[in-house]
Amino acid sequence: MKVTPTRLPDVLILEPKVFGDARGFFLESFNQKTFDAAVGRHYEFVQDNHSRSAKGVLRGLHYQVAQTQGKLVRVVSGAVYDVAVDVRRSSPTFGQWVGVELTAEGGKQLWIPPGFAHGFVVLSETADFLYKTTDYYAPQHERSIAWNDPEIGIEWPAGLVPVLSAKDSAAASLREAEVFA
Ligand SMILES: Cc1cn([C@H]2C[C@H](O)[C@@H](COP(=O)(O)OP(=O)(O)O[C@H]3O[C@@H](C)C(=O)[C@@H](O)[C@H]3O)O2)c(=O)[nH]c1=O
Repeated sequence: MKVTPTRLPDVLILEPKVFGDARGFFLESFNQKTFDAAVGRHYEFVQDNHSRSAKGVLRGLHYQVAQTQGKLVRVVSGAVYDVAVDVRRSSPTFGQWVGVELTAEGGKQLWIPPGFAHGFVVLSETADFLYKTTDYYAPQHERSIAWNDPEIGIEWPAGLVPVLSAKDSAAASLREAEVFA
């Protein structure tokens, strides 16, 4: 597996080895040992999620303040622009973001450790988005930060008019939000 650092030290791009042949391809979408070696410690994953969204749908920026979730995300149909934001106040990269295009063909995965807010926008007609989480969904602990908070300044794809959930339309700014110490 190829491991590529991003400008946020703990956020990593992981690319499993693809074995192509006359039948198609094979890849290990998750291997605990390989993953642990890539991120340098052991994480237990307890939930697998799958969402499908139409073009322009933007989900995020989400995180849980307790039962914090690390997320290993990938796309199995279509394309998204995926973003992680460091929401650990004591971190030297607090409030900074990184964005990576994830496509079904490209096979890139993004590892977003606990302590980061996460969101994505769909670039293709539809996209199927799969992710593993290191803790369970806990809506009472979930927080949402506005996708367009000027203080974070995420450079989303040009011309984006996002389709948002009611929850995400009412999201807090980073300044107002409950973040990690
Ligand atoms: C995330 C989640 C949602 N749900 C339910 C609650 C709700 O009725 C419905 C849709 O929930 P949401 O609107 O929160 O779904 P969504 O906006 O897709 O939320 C997700 O966004 C991305 C960016 C993330 O990073 C994820 O962690 C998660 O927060 O699914 C679960 O049952 N389990 C879950 O783990």
